[in-house]
Amino acid sequence: MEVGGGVIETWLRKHRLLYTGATEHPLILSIRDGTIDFSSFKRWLGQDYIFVRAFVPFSASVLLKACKESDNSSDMEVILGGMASLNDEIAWFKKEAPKWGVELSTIVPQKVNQDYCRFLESLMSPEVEYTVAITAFWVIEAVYQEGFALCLKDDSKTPPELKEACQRWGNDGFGQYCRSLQNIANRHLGKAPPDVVARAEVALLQVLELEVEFWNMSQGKT
Ligand SMILES: Cc1ncc(CN)c(N)n1
Repeated sequence: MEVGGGVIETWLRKHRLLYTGATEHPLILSIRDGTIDFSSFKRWLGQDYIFVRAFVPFSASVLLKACKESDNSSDMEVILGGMASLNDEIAWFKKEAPKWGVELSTIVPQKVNQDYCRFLESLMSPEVEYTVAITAFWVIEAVYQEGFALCLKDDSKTPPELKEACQRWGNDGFGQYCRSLQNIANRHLGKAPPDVVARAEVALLQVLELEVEFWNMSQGKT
């Protein structure tokens, strides 16, 4: 099924406010408007490096679930492609941090980041169904894609030194990857029993709340 009339689109309509709270967070809007306080960007950079490192084993667990539970072998290829770009992401953080005077080896994860990483760990349990895990995986990637894509629009005033960061998640290729993940999640949600669908919706909401808190934390507001 193509992205369009699936369970995810229903949820995006139902939870629109929370979704846009994550994708159009004031920190993202301040990048787009060119009014960002660079100390927020630096805080985000250090904390997100830690998050991305925790996201790698979670991605591996989603890949493992896809291999065991999916009826479609292309799921594995899409997730594997995402893992390859995580490798580039880690290299990018390591290259970017010294430009901003951020020493990655000394970064201490803040509470929100710890909570988020613990949440990812909870989803890695073999008891968590693939449908639930792939839904969470999709939304984690999608909120970054949508948010950073906003900062690349023609009328945006994104500072030149932040363009590369926005390009990393806001580019069209990453957008296509997110749509592929959305299609996979929709396909599995469409045939999952109601209790699994309900758990996937809860996971989606937890991700959105954590994403908003992650941006707040980056602004020094938690
Ligand atoms: C907090 C957060 N959420 C999502 C992404 C995109 N992988 C990220 N790097 N960091």
